[in-house]
Formats: sequence, C-alpha cells, structure tokens
Amino acid sequence: MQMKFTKMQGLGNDYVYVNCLKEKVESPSEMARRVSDRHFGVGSDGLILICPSECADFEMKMYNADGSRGEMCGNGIRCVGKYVYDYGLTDQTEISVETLGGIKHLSLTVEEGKVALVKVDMGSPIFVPEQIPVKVEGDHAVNVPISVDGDEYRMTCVSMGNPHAVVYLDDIQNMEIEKIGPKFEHHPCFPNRVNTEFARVLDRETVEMRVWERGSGETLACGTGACAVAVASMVNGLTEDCVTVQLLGGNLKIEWDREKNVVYMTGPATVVFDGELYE
Ligand SMILES: N[C@H](CCC[C@H](N)C(=O)O)C(=O)O
Repeated sequence: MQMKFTKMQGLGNDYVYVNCLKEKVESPSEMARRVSDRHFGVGSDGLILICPSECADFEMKMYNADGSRGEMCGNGIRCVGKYVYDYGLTDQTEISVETLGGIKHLSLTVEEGKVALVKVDMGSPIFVPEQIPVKVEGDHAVNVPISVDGDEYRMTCVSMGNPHAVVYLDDIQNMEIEKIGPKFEHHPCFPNRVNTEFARVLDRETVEMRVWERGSGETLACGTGACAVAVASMVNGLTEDCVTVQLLGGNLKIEWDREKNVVYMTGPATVVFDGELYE
C-alpha cells in the first residue's frame, strides 16, 4: 500500500499532510509516530489529515509526533487552507475548517494562482481554568505562581482550543528548553498536559517566544502558541492588542479584536514536496 502525502510547513513547523478525501489512514496515531521520525520516516512535527466535514468545508485532524491528538493547530490550519486551494479541492478564498477546537474561518490571499498568505479567525481565548484545563486556586490562571523542578515561575494559562502556559523570562535564547519544557508539559497541574511558551516582550508591539509543544517537543513555531503569548501579553498589560510574535521560524501577526472577542492570526504556508509512503 502506498500512501500519497504532501510535506508542508508554516514558519518551519512542519507536518505531513494527507488528503483523506482520497487516501485512507487506518490508525492515525501510529501513522503520526511513523512519519514524524526524522530518520526512519518522512520527518515532521506530526501528521495532519484533511477530511470531509458535515458542518464545514473541510475537517482538520492533527496528531503530534508522539501520536497524541491536538485539538487545534495554527500553522497547520494555514497549510490546510493553502492545500485545499492549490490542489483544487476548492476555488473559494473564504473557507471554514472543522477542528476539535471549533470551526475556524480562513481568508486566503492568492498570488499567481497559489495561496501566499492566510488569515485565520482563531476564535476566542479561554481563560477559565477548568476549560483550559489547569488546576489552580481561583477563577483564572493569569500571572499565577507555579513550582517546576524546584524553581518558582509565574505563568498565564489560556486555551486556543488546546492548552497553553505562557512564562515570561529575561533570556529565552540561552535557556535549556529541553530540560524545563518536559517538566511543564507533564506537570500534575495540567490534566491533559500543556504546550508551554517561553516569552520575552521586546516592546508594546513585539514579543519573542520559544515553545515546547505537547507531544512534539520544541518546534520552530506554534500558531496557537503565538496566539496564547499575544493574548497573555495583552491581558497582563504588556502590549497593545495587535502584535508581531517573533518565533524561531519567523514572524506571525496576531490581533485580538476585543469587541468581537476573536483572535486573528496572519502568516504564510508553504508546500515543501509531494511524496508517497511505501509499506
Ligand atoms: N504547532 C501547532 C500547535 C500544536 C499543538 C499540539 N502540540 C497540541 O498538542 O496542542 C500550532 O501551530 O498551533
């Protein structure tokens, strides 16, 4: 059995994409672990299935490199938008995509017949601890203390459909993320584990970040994570409501329309290659 796939990346956050309107993936979690391996597989941060939907134009199913399912994927959904237009599954530039984090609406910017930029309505950030979920005292997890591996931090937790913990540090370039990242990911206060963003505010319009992703480790970029950092910075009064988030793989523009209470993320999506996976 040969399975056709397309390798795509959003700011270096790379996934293997499968068009499940044509292909069939029996066990996605096992396939995610297999294709993500950068030596024995294709090499990626995970697997994303593009599927038909009863309630939207398409459905996106996202799996991390460890096979666990993520509710939402920001860089991934931009690539889904590019795929369905460039590969002829739609001729629309306003599309909807069903995810476990709700239906997302995408606006595609087309240049010379191909999608160059995607703006995503990422929905409303969720700060209610039980809905993130995170176990804390009180009715929010904004700038709250957490003890990790014997060290004290302050974090702001938010869900963008998937769980995030944002931690501000003075130096994120030299930190040992591979040591502290897993300690946050598996911390007992996160019943479903967590994606952790380590951030530094550069000015009122600019934040830099690194991310240790639940189920994938450090990635070069995380769209939902960039949204989490942006809204955390805004609720903590550190930035304006429209910021540039600088990630290792590039920049994302994030704006929080407070009146509508929706977050918009704008960024690129790139096809790397098409391939076939042999048994
Ligand atoms: N890289 C993705 C996030 C994946 C989140 C996943 N690691 C999870 O388990 O929530 C993004 O661009 O939003």
